[in-house]
Amino acid sequence: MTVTVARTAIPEHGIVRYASIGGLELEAGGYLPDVTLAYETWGTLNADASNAILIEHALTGSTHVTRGDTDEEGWWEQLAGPGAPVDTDRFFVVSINIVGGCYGSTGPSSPAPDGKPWGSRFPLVTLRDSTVAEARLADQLGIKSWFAVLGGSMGGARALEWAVTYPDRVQRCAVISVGAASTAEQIAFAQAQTLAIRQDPNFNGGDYYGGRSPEEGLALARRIAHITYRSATELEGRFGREPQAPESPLRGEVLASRGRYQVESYLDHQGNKLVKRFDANSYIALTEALMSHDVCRGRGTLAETLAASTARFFVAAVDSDRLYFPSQSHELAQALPGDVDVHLIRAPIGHDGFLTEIGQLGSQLRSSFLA
Ligand SMILES: CC(=O)SCCNC(=O)CCNC(=O)[C@H](O)C(C)(C)COP(=O)(O)OP(=O)(O)OC[C@H]1O[C@@H](n2cnc3c(N)ncnc32)[C@H](O)[C@@H]1OP(=O)(O)O
Ligand SMILES: N[C@@H](CCO)C(=O)O
Repeated sequence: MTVTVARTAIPEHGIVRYASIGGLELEAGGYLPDVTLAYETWGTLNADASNAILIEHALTGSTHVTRGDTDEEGWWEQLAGPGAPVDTDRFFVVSINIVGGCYGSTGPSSPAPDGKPWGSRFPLVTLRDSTVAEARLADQLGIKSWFAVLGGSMGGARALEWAVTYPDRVQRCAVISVGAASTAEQIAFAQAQTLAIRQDPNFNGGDYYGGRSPEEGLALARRIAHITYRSATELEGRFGREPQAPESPLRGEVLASRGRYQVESYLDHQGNKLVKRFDANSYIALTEALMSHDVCRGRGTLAETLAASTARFFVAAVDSDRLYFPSQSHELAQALPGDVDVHLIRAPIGHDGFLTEIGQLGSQLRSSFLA
């Protein structure tokens, strides 16, 4: 479905809408015809379209940043909304499901031109490709230049790509909990996750739709990922060596009947929870899109690359993040033109602090970035 409405006819707040943005020639050589982007909006676009903010979701996020007409809580609920730091009484807020995802945009589970799911045929879509797709949606919405683009983790990588790919379309850019490129270690963790899915007997090379899904593999991928999202200190303080009562990790006649430690049960829960809301092929597609993250690719040094952007930057990191180290945010900030500080989110839990410490993040954004 093509969005053909005039700007003034965007009345819904918090309802998923769909835009057809045409075919996409992809960086890696593939082609996606007739791409759909799912998006939500909150607030009202002003007459000169100067109050638009794009919020980019992370790996398994959706367009649902905050409540709108629906009662369903969003993943950055306290950050965006009426009177919130991203004030929807002032700003027109847009969130777009990334290409390859499973929250409404074209992804591996979407029908290919032959009517069957893309499955194993889905191409590599880099974060840069997604930015190009999103710029077409911005055109359709009548947004020439974003007041701000912001996101955390993969959302931060998407925001950074926007600021560099379209320097004249991004006035402010918030890059939270991510560096300028995925590091070797981040790629290594990602490969273990994608292999967990690919080695599930139900994966069938990616063509499992209509049959059994590779749920075990996806749950294992999430367990691996979730360990990296939380700090050792948090896991130790929260679970220690406690058993998941009434199970006992030191009882069981054979290894297979051993009871679990609490932390194992916790990771099982995180894995099983994701399986209920996410498609395994999308998990691979987005994980590999994040592996592709390198804002400098084909552009020169980091300083040369960032010099192309005229945006005002906000860089933040969680002090205990062991996946996207604060040092990577410092490296990014130091390469930016001008004096850019790194706002440290103080949280013991690790990477996921960008989702849980909304109070700190919100006040930093409000005072120094969105004022
Ligand atoms: C920016 C984005 O787009 S990301 C999109 C949103 N992200 C997600 O939803 C990712 C999945 N969720 C998470 O990663 C986390 O829930 C966060 C980061 C959102 C919130 O973190 P926290 O509030 O610290 O939640 P936490 O990680 O402790 O998980 C709590 C869950 O673990 C369960 N749990 C805790 N201990 C145990 C245990 N011993 N055994 C089993 N389950 C347990 C709780 O019952 C709770 O279950 P529920 O989520 O089904 O209610
Ligand atoms: N917890 C986040 C990933 C960490 O950036 C998500 O599920 O999207």
